[in-house]
Amino acid sequence: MTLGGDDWLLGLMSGTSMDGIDAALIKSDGSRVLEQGPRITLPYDASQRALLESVMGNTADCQEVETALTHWHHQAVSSLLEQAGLKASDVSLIGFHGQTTFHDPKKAVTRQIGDGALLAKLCGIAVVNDFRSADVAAGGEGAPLAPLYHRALAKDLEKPLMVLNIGGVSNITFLGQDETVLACDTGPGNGLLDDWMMKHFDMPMDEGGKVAASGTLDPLVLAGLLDHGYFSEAPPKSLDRYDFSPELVQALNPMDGATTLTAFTAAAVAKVLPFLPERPNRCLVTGGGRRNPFMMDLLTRELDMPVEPVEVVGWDGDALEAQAFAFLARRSQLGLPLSLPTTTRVAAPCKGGVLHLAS
Ligand SMILES: Nc1ncnc2c1ncn2[C@@H]1O[C@H](COP(=O)(O)OP(=O)(O)OP(=O)(O)O)[C@@H](O)[C@H]1O
Ligand SMILES: CC(=O)N[C@H]1[C@@H]2OC[C@@H](O2)[C@@H](O)[C@@H]1O[C@H](C)C(=O)O
Repeated sequence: MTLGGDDWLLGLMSGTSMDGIDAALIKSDGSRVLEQGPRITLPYDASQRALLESVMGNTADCQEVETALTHWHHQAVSSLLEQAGLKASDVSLIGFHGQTTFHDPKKAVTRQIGDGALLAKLCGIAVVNDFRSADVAAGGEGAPLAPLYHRALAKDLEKPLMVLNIGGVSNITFLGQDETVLACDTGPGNGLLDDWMMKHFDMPMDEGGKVAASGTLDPLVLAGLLDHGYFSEAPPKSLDRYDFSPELVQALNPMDGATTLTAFTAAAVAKVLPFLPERPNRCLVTGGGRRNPFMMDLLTRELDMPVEPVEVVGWDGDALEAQAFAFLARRSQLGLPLSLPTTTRVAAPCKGGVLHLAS
């Protein structure tokens, strides 16, 4: 295993949207991002998604699902290596996030399923997994963990800026002119909206934000949704995908519900602005939500700053989270911290991850 940064690292992310597995290759010495390589997404079909949904909110043993999930990740690794024209021996480390099934840092519990030892054996590549437990055990939120990767990527960009990830849940990283890194989950991402779309339109998402764009915002319902204690808590703070309930939206018609839920995501991001040490000069958006122009317009209005997809600075918004866990795997291997007091509220910079050798 080399540590120099000229070797490939492979990151795997199965996010809270449960739309599939993102797999991406990078080269990194644990501080800098030296190269961004190919990436793929292996979408989940309805039965895979249903299997994952069956263990959501669960802390009990679910070995069958965990084993299945690990085999799907092996498929993602094989497909990515094939596409990249690489062999297993070309990759020194896999960062395997797994699937979060439960997250309640206040009770010091976070759970990502995924069998690291099995994946290492199947792939013939060393694997780091269980990235969040050490932080939670040390009193941190265990999330978000992408901020140190955002900092590395944005090394040469003008600050202050804000990186916003809109996945199932939304999270931001604020990067200040004085090297400050402040992070938190802001509120829902696409999760509530995806569930609404499935319930009312039998569609997995509001593609292009078309449905939401054709409805009418209900300001009273939006105000009710925003009347939640989470928004008055200072960062760092984190969420479980199911911490917000769509209860208040139920009375709305399907189109107005989609509009109001999209507005909720955007307005929730704006609620973090008063807690930032300075006003960011731009917001770079990663994750699936950046493909929703209606959501991007609402964000621009709410944040009152340029809101652009991360592609404008040459990053890949479909690969970023998977890349982050490749980067964090390298940091874990080097014994570098994965989180800081300002990213997860942990008392001191915290190392993490568990290494599984290939043999
Ligand atoms: N073309 C599109 N139009 C609208 N929404 C989209 C589009 N493409 C993706 N999305 C939204 O993005 C979601 C997937 O986002 P992403 O892959 O970033 O989530 P994730 O990695 O599961 O989440 P998390 O960051 O919470 O771990 C989809 O479920 C959908 O709601
Ligand atoms: C517990 C957990 O899995 N949290 C995820 C989730 O998805 C988005 C947001 O909530 C973020 O806190 C985190 O993922 C990203 C990759 C992170 O750790 O930075």
